[in-house]
Amino acid sequence: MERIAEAKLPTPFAEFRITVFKAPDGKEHVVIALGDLSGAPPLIRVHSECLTGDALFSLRCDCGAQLNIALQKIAAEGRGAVLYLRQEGRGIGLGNKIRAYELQDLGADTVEANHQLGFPADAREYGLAIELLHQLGLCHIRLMTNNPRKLDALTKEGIVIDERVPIESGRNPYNEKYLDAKAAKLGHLFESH
Ligand SMILES: Nc1nc2c(ncn2[C@@H]2O[C@H](COP(=O)(O)OP(=O)(O)OP(=O)(O)O)[C@@H](O)[C@H]2O)c(=O)[nH]1
Ligand SMILES: [Zn+2]
Repeated sequence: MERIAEAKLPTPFAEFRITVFKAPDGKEHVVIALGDLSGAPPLIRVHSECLTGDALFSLRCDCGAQLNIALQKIAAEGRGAVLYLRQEGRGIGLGNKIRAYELQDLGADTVEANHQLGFPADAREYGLAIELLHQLGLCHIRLMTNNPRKLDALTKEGIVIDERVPIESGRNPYNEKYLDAKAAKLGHLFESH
């Protein structure tokens, strides 16, 4: 992963630093960080790109709300980072995610739709996150997630998760079924449900 550039990123929450890294396949991944990350394990969010949820206000998922909360929590602590991985659509890409949405409009759930398109339920690769954490010099973190596969993937590669910080937000009538399918089929840990 090649470090390309770093600059200030003022937001409504805090003035972050944005750093861009380029992977060998040419994809550009992003770290949005605040404060000094050395010392006590910082709050970290490993976030997968969701153009529709993160930027276009979609209510089909909870990504935008989660990103918002993650940045707010980091701002409140004065330190931490979001690793923004360009793995749109759980790794299948934007066009395929919208194909999966078409199938969901016809009655499939999020996992069935991926399978009908010939993809695994989750095609993401967390090697990218591991590499970014190494580049940031982090092996002890407090991870904001509800996803046990993400916890396992990082732990297996030697990252110590000192605390899992649940990140529950954004449930609405449009994403109820989606969130229920994530809990039932992908093992997401929703405590309030
Ligand atoms: N293929 C597919 N991808 C989706 C769908 N809805 C959201 N996504 C993608 O799923 C990714 C987010 O994954 P989630 O499962 O919501 O969350 P997570 O990162 O695994 O877990 P948390 O850390 O708990 O948020 C983003 O890349 C979204 O673009 C869908 O119906 N189909
Ligand atoms: Zn989303």
